[in-house]
Amino acid sequence: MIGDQGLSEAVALLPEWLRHQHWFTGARTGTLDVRPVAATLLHDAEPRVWHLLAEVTHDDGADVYQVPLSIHAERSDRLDHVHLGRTAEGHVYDALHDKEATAALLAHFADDAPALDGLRFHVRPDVKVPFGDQSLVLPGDHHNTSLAYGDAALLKVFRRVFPGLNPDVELHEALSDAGCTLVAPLLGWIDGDWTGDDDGASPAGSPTGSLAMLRGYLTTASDGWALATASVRDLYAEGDLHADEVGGDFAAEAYRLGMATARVHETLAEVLPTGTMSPSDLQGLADAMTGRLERAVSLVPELEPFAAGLRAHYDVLRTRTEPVPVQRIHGSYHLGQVLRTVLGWKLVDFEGELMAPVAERRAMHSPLRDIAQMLRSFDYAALHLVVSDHPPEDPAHEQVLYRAQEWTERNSEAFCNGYASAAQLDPRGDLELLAAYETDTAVYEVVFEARRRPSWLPIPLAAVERLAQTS
Ligand SMILES: Nc1ncnc2c1ncn2[C@@H]1O[C@H](COP(=O)(O)OP(=O)(O)O)[C@@H](O)[C@H]1O
Ligand SMILES: O=P(O)(O)O[C@H]1O[C@H](CO)[C@@H](O[C@H]2O[C@H](CO)[C@@H](O)[C@H](O)[C@H]2O)[C@H](O)[C@H]1O
Repeated sequence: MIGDQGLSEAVALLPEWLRHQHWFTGARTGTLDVRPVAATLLHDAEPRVWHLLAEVTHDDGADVYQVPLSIHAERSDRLDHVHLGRTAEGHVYDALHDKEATAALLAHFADDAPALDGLRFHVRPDVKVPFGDQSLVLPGDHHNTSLAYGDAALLKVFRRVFPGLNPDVELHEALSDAGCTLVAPLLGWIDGDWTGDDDGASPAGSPTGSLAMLRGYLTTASDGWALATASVRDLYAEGDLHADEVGGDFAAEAYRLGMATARVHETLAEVLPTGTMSPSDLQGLADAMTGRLERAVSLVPELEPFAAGLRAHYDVLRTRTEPVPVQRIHGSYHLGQVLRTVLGWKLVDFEGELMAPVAERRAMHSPLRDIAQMLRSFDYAALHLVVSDHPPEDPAHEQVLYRAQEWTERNSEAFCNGYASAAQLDPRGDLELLAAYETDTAVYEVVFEARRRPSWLPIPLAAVERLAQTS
């Protein structure tokens, strides 16, 4: 199949298109070399639909991406925004935006669908797949492409794929099996095989990995970031009122979010392996955090004046003698990863930190790591308007900054109270470890913002300054 002439011509269009896709995480400048590593014909009539996995070699390395393509004889206006170009066979489109193609994908979840070489579709028991519903791509700059089939199901198609089980599928399955209602139920998933090679740039042999995840659609969902920042906006609009006096107070939501987080952690600890970090593991953690700090300082020199103060938060871990419990956690937890529905908070996206190796993303950690990340997110929600609307030269800067701090403290406290009310553990019971994780997260955020959103860099830099002073 990989040798198909029409497909080869379509693949030649990929390098130029890929470098403009939000979800492409490789180096965008320089040459992109694209080599198909698996190709399956999903639909052999008009349009021809290819399920394609391609290894993309770029200036920073090589990764495998999932890029289904559809080829139409005639140009289609409705697909103009995802037009890759023209070949002798026809017009080539990103098939995930093409309703005819995505219907073909969903159809393969059916029991009686023909088996496909190298692609396996799994449906969980008693699940009704919404065959016949048209798909709509979820808007927004996401790392993957999620297709809503009516309001019944969401198929998250992983764009960058790795050998092995994706932690998003793994944790959704574990939580769904345990009857946890704080996540969207897992309905099914797709996995597949591709060819590696022996040049060391990609895995040798025939890797197998998760390709997509079908989960229940959470209707009525608003994401936590939108809700929290609306609350912050309400507060800043009210000249002299405190956070507990304005209409959009978020503290009750923060409390319930803390409870939901605790319950998910508790279930993960019940159904998946747990362990402890020994004093020597804590040394290793401090070493890893220190290494990340050093790399961050070399990339973002603004960190240098705070490095010693930040390192002190890691060094305390080296003096600890008590073991610390560890378990599977969310791994990349922030307000954009939680949805508020009429039935309460739901957690989404258990993929972990996307740029970390998959083994690291599946490693056990203290649940305090998730908590620290969410506390950083409260700080972001409070500060992002200060950065955009009330810069230091604005006469209102100091006053808004004070109110931002008040909002963060109120909601962080409420979140921790909610967590403690539902768990055996009060996150404030180990302030040293919490501060170490907060510091590690803020350092990560400095690098993230310097690369992706330089105008937001002052947000984590302010945290770094505060943390360096409190060590
Ligand atoms: N089950 C769901 N129902 C409704 N919306 C969802 C659901 N899961 C995720 N979303 C929305 O889709 C967005 C992207 O989902 P996510 O799993 O985070 O994918 P990505 O890794 O591509 O960012 C989320 O931020 C959320 O707004
Ligand atoms: O969405 P991902 O899990 O891939 O996380 C990455 O992008 C996040 C931004 O979308 C980034 O989060 C940072 O900004 C958020 C506001 O946009 C804020 O709520 C988070 O606290 C802050 O870390 C995340 O760091 C990055 O890994």
